[in-house]
Amino acid sequence: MPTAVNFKERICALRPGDQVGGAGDVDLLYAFESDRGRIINSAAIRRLQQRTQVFPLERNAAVRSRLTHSMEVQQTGRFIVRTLYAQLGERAADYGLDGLQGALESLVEMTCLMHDIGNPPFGHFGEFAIGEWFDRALDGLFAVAVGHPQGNHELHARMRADLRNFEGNAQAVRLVVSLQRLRLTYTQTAGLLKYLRPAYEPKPGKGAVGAYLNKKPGFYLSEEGFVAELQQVLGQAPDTRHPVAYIMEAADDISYCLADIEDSVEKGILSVTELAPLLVSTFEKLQSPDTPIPGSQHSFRGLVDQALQRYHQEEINKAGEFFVRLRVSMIHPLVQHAARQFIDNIEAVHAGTLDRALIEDDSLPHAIVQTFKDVAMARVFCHREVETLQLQGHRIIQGLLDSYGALLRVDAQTFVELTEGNCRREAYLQMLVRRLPGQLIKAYRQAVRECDEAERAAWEFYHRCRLIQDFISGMTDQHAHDEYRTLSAL
Ligand SMILES: Nc1nc(=O)c2ncn([C@H]3C[C@H](O)[C@@H](CO)O3)c2[nH]1
Ligand SMILES: O=P(O)(O)OP(=O)(O)OP(=O)(O)O
Ligand SMILES: [Mg+2]
Repeated sequence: MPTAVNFKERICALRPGDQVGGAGDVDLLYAFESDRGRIINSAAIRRLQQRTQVFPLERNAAVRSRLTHSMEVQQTGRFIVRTLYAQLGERAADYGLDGLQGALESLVEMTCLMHDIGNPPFGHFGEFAIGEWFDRALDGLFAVAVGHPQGNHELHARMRADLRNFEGNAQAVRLVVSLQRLRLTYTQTAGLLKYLRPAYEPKPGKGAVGAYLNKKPGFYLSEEGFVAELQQVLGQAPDTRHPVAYIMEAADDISYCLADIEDSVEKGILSVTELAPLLVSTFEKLQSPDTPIPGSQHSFRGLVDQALQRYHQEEINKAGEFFVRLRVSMIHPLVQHAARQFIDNIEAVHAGTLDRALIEDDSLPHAIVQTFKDVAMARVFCHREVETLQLQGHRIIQGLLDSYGALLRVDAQTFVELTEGNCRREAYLQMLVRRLPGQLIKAYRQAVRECDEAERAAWEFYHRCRLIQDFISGMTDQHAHDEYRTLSAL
């Protein structure tokens, strides 16, 4: 049965700078293969290997970093696409999905691999620490740098709000588009736009239309023009998501919930024998643990019991065997559920208006994911060792901003001299500026060159603040830690 849904409209090979209808518009797989090369070879991906997933500054490489987590999300994303096609069968053509499996797999895989590249050192805590510092310091700094009574007050208010809302997903878009300048196809970049509002807009109230899709900032003022261009090229209405983003989100949810718990066991925070009954009792608060799970031969209790049996039978890698069993029996029903939700809501997913995650309903699969998240929240994130590390991460980020924030107190002319490396009267600041990556300074210069002349002072200061946020958020945990110690003479 033909429908109005045609996914071919949402997937094209065009890149920024290509002529519409030109060579770039031809071979999808070739274009997406090129995207893969650009992404996998980027420094931003490599930096994920030393960033926090759950445990900051972790030395045990068996515990997940952002990079190993992202590789797992990539695999889950690919599995969802394959399952989606298996479930659709001949119906793929009804939605214009025929002939697109390879392209969709590649798009989803690379979106998953990139999904956390904007996350700062120390995870959510790092994000929080950057926001907090700017929230405290920005108004004063802005007033000194820009505070003339004329000028576009609305724009200035937007800039300040934008800079107060540092957010990993918005930073990911900025990295790809403005900093690493990967020049990915519009379609590949579109999957990264997980949330839809600019960072300067307030969070909508609960129950408002699009409350979920606008839960967090999705992009910054600095990339606003690019986002509008992307939506126009892909025929996406403003305030809508690309379908690939829904799959990435589901793959992330499925992957991290079990992985966080496995890592906690690896670190000795939880034992398997303590965990198994805790999982069942936590699940019981959401759903009956004895109801059979669709797509599985087991109930939740059965699934956990079976994994525990393996644990007792195994002599050497006991916890490893427990988690292998649990993962194998969980992943199939969860992935099938994500694919089924995609199909059951295909019109809203295609339009990008589905205002929830694919795996977020009152189903048993959702209860499974939620159970693992609840156990992590109750037993892991608040563990003393984890909190100690988070407190240290917070101090490190704030300390680095205290040091580098001094660069926001000089006038524009002095800052330009500093970036040129010959400001002798500000010897201390000059040494700090020499430590900033040249690539970030170039991106700052270009942004200032291209800004609106009438609001030059405000834009210069905005981009200088962005530069500082880019620098700090682009560090690895280890680099931030070392740099903080160095500057504190510790
Ligand atoms: N250490 C730590 N403290 C938290 O409060 C916290 N909240 C979430 N997370 C982890 C879970 C997912 O892997 C990932 C995405 O939610 O981040 C946390 N990690
Ligand atoms: O993994 P993170 O830290 O990005 O956390 P998340 O739960 O995926 O949240 P978000 O919706 O901010 O990507
Ligand atoms: Mg995320």
